[in-house]
Amino acid sequence: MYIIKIGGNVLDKPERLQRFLIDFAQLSGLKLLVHGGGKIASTIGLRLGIAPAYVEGRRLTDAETLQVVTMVYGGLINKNVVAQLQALGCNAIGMTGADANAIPATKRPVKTVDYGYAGDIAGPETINATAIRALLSAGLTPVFAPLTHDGHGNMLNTNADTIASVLATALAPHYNVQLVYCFEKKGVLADASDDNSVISHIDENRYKELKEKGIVTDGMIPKLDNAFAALRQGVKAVLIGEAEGLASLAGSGTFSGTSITLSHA
Ligand SMILES: Nc1ncnc2c1ncn2[C@@H]1O[C@H](COP(=O)(O)OP(=O)(O)O)[C@@H](O)[C@H]1O
Ligand SMILES: CC(=O)N[C@@H](CCC(=O)OP(=O)(O)O)C(=O)O
Repeated sequence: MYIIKIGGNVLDKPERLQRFLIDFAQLSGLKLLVHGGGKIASTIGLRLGIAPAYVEGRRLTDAETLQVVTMVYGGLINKNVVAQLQALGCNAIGMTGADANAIPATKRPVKTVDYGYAGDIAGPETINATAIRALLSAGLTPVFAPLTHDGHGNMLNTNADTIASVLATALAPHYNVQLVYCFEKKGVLADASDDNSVISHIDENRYKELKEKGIVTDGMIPKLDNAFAALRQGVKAVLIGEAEGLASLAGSGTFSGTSITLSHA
């Protein structure tokens, strides 16, 4: 089955998003979508007078920001994506981690940084894989917002790349899982200023080197950490590439972005 993650720099561009959803709807077999939307949450937060703040790519989620992300991820983005998929003949069902207790989490403990209402997922064993499998068996396509819950009545904000990785890992014992991170670039680039410098394959040694040389930075670091975590725990394949690449995956089964493996094949 496919677990596809779509990033915030595509979600805020209606034409690119529509194209991506058309291709996603055409993927055959079981599939699940995880969406981000950090950029839209920041824009809407600013309109409400709430400035975004990040430490190492993770949003500081105070009580007001939690209200914004719950509305934006769980409402605006999730429901519009579901409605668009319905229009494309894909029977999607919108989910957060609270729905069906799909993704329980705990509020990140305060160490040097207080991330506020950021949710940490203990591990794939805490995911309600039974409920997700029931949805898939019923012919539904789950669409997950990047929200979890603490079991005490509070929603929590969790990075969408992490949610995709943990869901892929939790479902790996049951399906042949391929995890695909779709974003606005053609893949992991050797030169940030050259869109065509896609690195076709990255294993753990190459990743270390790319990080040391400062070629892989910012949001790409947690994305790759999540990719390797998934592979170490039974996910069959992880791909990173542009949203438009899903067309060839749906058609010929090929993908032109970056393929991630644990050791050199
Ligand atoms: N070597 C690299 N190749 C491609 N993108 C990179 C690289 N290093 C850093 N990045 C940054 O990582 C970002 C993707 O991470 P992130 O913003 O978390 O993605 P998403 O939109 O999927 O959540 C890109 O927009 C880019 O700015
Ligand atoms: C805790 C945390 O940082 N959560 C993320 C969730 C959204 C997300 O991951 O969106 P993208 O995939 O578009 O970056 C945030 O609020 O930005």
